[in-house]
Amino acid sequence: MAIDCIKTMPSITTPHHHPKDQDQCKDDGKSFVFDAQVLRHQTNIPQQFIWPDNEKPNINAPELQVPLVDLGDFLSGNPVAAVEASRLVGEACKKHGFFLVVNHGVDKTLIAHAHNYVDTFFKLPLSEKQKAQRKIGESCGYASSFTGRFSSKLPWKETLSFRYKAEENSSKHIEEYFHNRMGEDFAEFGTVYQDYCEAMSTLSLGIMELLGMSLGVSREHFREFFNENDSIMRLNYYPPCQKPDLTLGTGPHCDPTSLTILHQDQVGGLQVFVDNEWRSINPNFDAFVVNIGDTFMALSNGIYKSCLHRAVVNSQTPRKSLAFFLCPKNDKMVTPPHELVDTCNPRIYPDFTWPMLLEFTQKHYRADMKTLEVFTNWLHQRSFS
Ligand SMILES: C=C1C[C@]23C[C@@]1(O)CC[C@H]2[C@@]12CC[C@H](O)[C@@](C)(C(=O)O1)[C@H]2[C@@H]3C(=O)O
Ligand SMILES: O=C(O)CCC(=O)C(=O)O
Ligand SMILES: [Fe+2]
Repeated sequence: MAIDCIKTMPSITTPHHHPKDQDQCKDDGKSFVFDAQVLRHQTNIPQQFIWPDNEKPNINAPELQVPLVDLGDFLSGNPVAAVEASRLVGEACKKHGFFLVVNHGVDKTLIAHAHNYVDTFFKLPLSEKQKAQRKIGESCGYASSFTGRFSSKLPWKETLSFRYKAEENSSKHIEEYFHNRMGEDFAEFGTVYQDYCEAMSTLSLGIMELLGMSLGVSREHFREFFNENDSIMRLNYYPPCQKPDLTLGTGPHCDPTSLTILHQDQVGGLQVFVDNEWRSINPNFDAFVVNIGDTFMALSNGIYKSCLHRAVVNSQTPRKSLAFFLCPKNDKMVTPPHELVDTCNPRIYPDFTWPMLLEFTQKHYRADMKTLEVFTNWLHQRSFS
């Protein structure tokens, strides 16, 4: 297999990020496959997975205390709980955009099943997993590391991603996807992730009410905006790595999407860059980690932050995380509500649609801490040329 990668646009410029800073593809025609069953035991780490010194991880980063937001009373309509929850969320989102939610109403058994099926899938032989292989240019399917997209600083992980569409009369397309790609044995697998995504979509709409309230916009505004959403579900599986201080499970990036709802297992590995240092978010099985993505940062006119984060690996235990990335429906214009724009707070980002930013991160720019800024410059340049 030839190594393919993001081909950066020659027109992308910013004072801090020149395309040369980006991972450039050297298509040397050599095939390379990330087979976790082999690599997890290897002490000689392939060069493509070794991160430069200034990006090497601190695997024992100090804990970041993020607010624990109790959604129980908020979702049942208690006005006092709503004020407290919205205050906590507002504070966290202005600073770094990360918080935890508990009493979220998602069935614990469903979460446990969703984790168990991650184990079931990723423990399959590579050839079985490859039945769901993600094709170049597609955002769904199985990817062993990102050997098909990047040629260096590869993440030490495997992923399985699928699209979740919440709209009227939407079909059970996740069930269909697994049935068609993996065969009848995977019917139950499809049902679990279909149910899980439906629960995540519902939870994300509740969180959107909270975000609307905390920004002083109506509770309905963002809920309606995302009511029909075209989201992405990703199962992350991080095999052990014999040199965890050289590699990264997920490289530093801000999520380009709107809102991420993450459930991590008990192993730990998620880190957030706050006040100029990496801090870890410790596992809590009862909680979802929620973070603001670039698209919501643009919707809030830059008031709420999309923050740099990454995942580290360890030498002993495989780690799993379930990430639901809430995204607007394709035709929705990402534009902040009028309440958030005035002469003191002029527009920071131009209007765009989610497919434009998605394409930018798939074809032109490897997501990092500057994605939204570089995308904005790129849109401006295009509109003037
Ligand atoms: C090592 C990496 C993982 C990542 C690609 C990256 O270089 C850093 C950005 C990560 C990110 C964020 C946006 C998307 O979710 C993603 C698929 C992408 O294109 O860039 C992920 C990749 C990942 O999750 O592994
Ligand atoms: O696995 C994790 O904890 C983080 C994963 C992540 O940041 C992502 O998939 O975008
Ligand atoms: Fe992320």
